[in-house]
Amino acid sequence: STFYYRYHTLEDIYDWINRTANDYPDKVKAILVGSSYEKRPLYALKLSLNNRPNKKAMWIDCGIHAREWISPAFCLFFVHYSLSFYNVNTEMTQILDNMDFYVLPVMNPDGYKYTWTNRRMWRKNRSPQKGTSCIGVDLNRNFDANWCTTGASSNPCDETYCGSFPESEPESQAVANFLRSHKESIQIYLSIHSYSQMLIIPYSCSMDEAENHSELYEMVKTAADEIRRYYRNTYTYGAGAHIIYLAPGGSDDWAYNLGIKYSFTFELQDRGRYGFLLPPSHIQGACNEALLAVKTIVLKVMEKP
Ligand SMILES: Nc1ncc(C[C@H](C[SeH])C(=O)O)cc1Cl
Ligand SMILES: [Zn+2]
Ligand SMILES: [Zn+2]
Ligand SMILES: [Zn+2]
Ligand SMILES: [Zn+2]
Repeated sequence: STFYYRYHTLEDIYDWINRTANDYPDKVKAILVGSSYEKRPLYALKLSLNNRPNKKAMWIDCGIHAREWISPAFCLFFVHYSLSFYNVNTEMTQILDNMDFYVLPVMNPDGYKYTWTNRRMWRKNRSPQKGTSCIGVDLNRNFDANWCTTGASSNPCDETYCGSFPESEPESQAVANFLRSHKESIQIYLSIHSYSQMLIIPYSCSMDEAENHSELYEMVKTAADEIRRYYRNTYTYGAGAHIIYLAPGGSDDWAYNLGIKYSFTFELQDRGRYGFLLPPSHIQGACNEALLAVKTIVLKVMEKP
């Protein structure tokens, strides 16, 4: 249906979450992982398409940055694709027989709403800060990974404001709490952003090399090669501090240090022509490219002894 090739309001996404959980009661469960500053629910959908016990799991969060609309669009697309192509597409069936998925479509609902009603280019959450009229924390600088060092700002008026302390925000705290309490089963972490077409591995918070760097590098290289092969599109890949910028407090670095050794951030389309304002006509291509990268990486993780 064309539903997945349009951007949706926050209300429509909440309706979609409830409808999807209701339509697939034995495969999909809506989990309330927390709430936003303005008390909106943070729902993650748990996809479990094969009731084999003790399956490993992958976490995918979308919409941490409000203006990156292609991100929630991908989470909706991914859930729809998984449910539609299970027992149809061989790779997807293999993956879903082995792996549960936790998909958080809108990690920053207050910010996302704000981009529809007030400022399209808003990035942060919407929590007020003491001693200033400036609003919002960059949730991807609020995690406890070299928190608020070079690459983040301690000025609440800046776009990369790190917050008053690590996990100071209800949204980042909710995700960190969920990952802490499910770290035994969650084997892969993925955070979806835009734009610049990059497949990012740890670390972004330091110039240090991740302990399994070569394994992670091989995964994102292969994924980028596949995207080039099937879609003729170019994604760059590598450690965040090397290919994008040194920046602390990111969710992927934090998840990696928690012990989720397969941790990634994707920056989806495009490379700047439309940027955050990617037209709806580009949603399908962007989602197909991201899906191919997810499948490539998950199949490689599943091959590991
Ligand atoms: N650990 C990280 N991983 C990815 C990024 C890039 C995103 C791209 Se919008 C950001 O700047 O928050 C930033 C950090 Cl701090
Ligand atoms: Zn809609
Ligand atoms: Zn649980
Ligand atoms: Zn982002
Ligand atoms: Zn970005």
